[in-house]
Amino acid sequence: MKIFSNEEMKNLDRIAIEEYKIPGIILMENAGIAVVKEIVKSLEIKENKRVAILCGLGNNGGDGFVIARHLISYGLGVDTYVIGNTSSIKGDAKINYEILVHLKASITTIKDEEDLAMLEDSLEKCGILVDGILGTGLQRPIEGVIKEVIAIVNKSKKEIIAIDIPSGINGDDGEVYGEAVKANKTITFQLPKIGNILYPGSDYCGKLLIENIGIPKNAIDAIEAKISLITEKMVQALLPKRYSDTHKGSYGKALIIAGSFGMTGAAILASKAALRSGAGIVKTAVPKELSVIIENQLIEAITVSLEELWNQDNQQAFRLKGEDAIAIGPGSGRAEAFKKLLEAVVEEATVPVVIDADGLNLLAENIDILKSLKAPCIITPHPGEMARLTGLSIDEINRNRIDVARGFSLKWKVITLLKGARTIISDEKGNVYINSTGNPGMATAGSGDVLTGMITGLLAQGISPLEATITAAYLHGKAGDRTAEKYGQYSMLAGDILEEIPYGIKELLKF
Ligand SMILES: NC(=O)C1=CN([C@@H]2O[C@H](COP(=O)(O)OP(=O)(O)OC[C@H]3O[C@@H](n4cnc5c(N)ncnc54)[C@H](O)[C@@H]3O)[C@@H](O)[C@H]2O)[C@@H](O)CC1
Ligand SMILES: [K+]
Repeated sequence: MKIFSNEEMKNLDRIAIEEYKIPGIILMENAGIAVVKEIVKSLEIKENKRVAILCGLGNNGGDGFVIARHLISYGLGVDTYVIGNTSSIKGDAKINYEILVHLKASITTIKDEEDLAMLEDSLEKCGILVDGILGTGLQRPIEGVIKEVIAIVNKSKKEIIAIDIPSGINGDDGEVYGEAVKANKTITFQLPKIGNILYPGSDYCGKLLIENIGIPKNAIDAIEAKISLITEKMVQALLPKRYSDTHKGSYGKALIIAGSFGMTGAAILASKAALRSGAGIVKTAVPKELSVIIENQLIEAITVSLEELWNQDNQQAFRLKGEDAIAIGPGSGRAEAFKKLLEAVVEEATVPVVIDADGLNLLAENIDILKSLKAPCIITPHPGEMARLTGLSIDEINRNRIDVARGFSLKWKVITLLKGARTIISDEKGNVYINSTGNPGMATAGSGDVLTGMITGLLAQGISPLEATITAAYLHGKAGDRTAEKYGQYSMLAGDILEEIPYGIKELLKF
């Protein structure tokens, strides 16, 4: 599903209005009705059925006026508050405002301290507060009276329903602009905005609902959005199919080069995850002295020693035999010999390569090696690893996650999967995919090794590198969400996530 910036959304509205001749007021009516449906649902179980609607002077406020009119027509008690000077209301919002005036609806303007004190008292009398102060038109940090209104709303302890996006959240990046409404539910129109999806905006939205307001699909298709949300439907379509007349070779051979003394678990987790994701054969390459431990724990994979795979005195002896995908780095350590092996893999591999963990740390020491890639490459850094790869600070990365992932992909022609709350995936052309699954419980040792194994297992089955990365990110998060349900976010382990992969996949295949 596409995700839009404020500008793209404005453009979409313009196309709907100018090219498809759908009057803006119809879109506003549909938007209002979509929110009314949710308010009515919420009111069913509430004793206090009075609704307060807080409106700004733009079209977000206009939606609020539509909502007020419909609720009044249901015979409900509605108080509408306009923040600012009503003479500044224009266009469709003005038409809807004037209808309310003619209806003799309860409308109060909020302009100064005195009004604010009154507002605080009045909101006490309502069961639901509706936030129509600002939407995608947010242009500058919130201050003054609006800031105080938002503080009152957030303090109210009432159910808060936001129109389109909580006021104060920037639709372009999910950042709080000075102050923002903390909603329980947000109804966004037609397509999510970036700010509805990225954190902290996503938290401020509460439950997010995406409602159609009658913008034609052709109008949406006309906008070449560069950002998409990874949805269940998308992943269902991408999962490799299994056919009756097949054998293990049909599902590919994954090579996992991972583990070192003290970090054998990484190799085991990644290898098992590749198998659990459907790879036909998994070969795990570890330092020779670890092979007994690995074989004890990993009975379905084939173990090879690093020495067998690659002889550092004779680089020509680097042997890849019919692998369909390679992962390198989980728990590998940073020994010089391993760095050479990494470089050999990057230079010589002709099948997709996933580089993770220590592989990335070593890559950071000689990043130019990426220029010699022959095969598609996927890197899976967390912000700390990304900082080493780019020289940016972790803070800079976290504030610009989309731009950083996209910038790296465009520069080095690799697929970048940047971990964090809402994993970001960018392809080599700068198309960005945001993952919607996962939870903070997944920030636990070994969780990344599982993801790497999943990507590699899916790659081995022959889906494209981008498809494998998208599918793995979604399924990894889904397994993590199932694990959190079972064990709670505090206690869940990477091994538990691994065990939930099959059920996540089964759940997806049911539909
Ligand atoms: N045809 C359309 O454009 C539609 C728009 N819709 C609604 O309209 C919203 C967008 O409307 P607008 O573009 O009018 O914008 P908003 O209603 O979000 O903002 C209104 C005005 O507030 C001012 N403003 C910006 N930042 C401010 C700040 N920090 N403090 C005080 N004032 C500030 C700006 O001058 C802006 O034009 C959407 O979020 C959605 O709710 C829906 O009605 C559907 C149709
Ligand atoms: K809003």
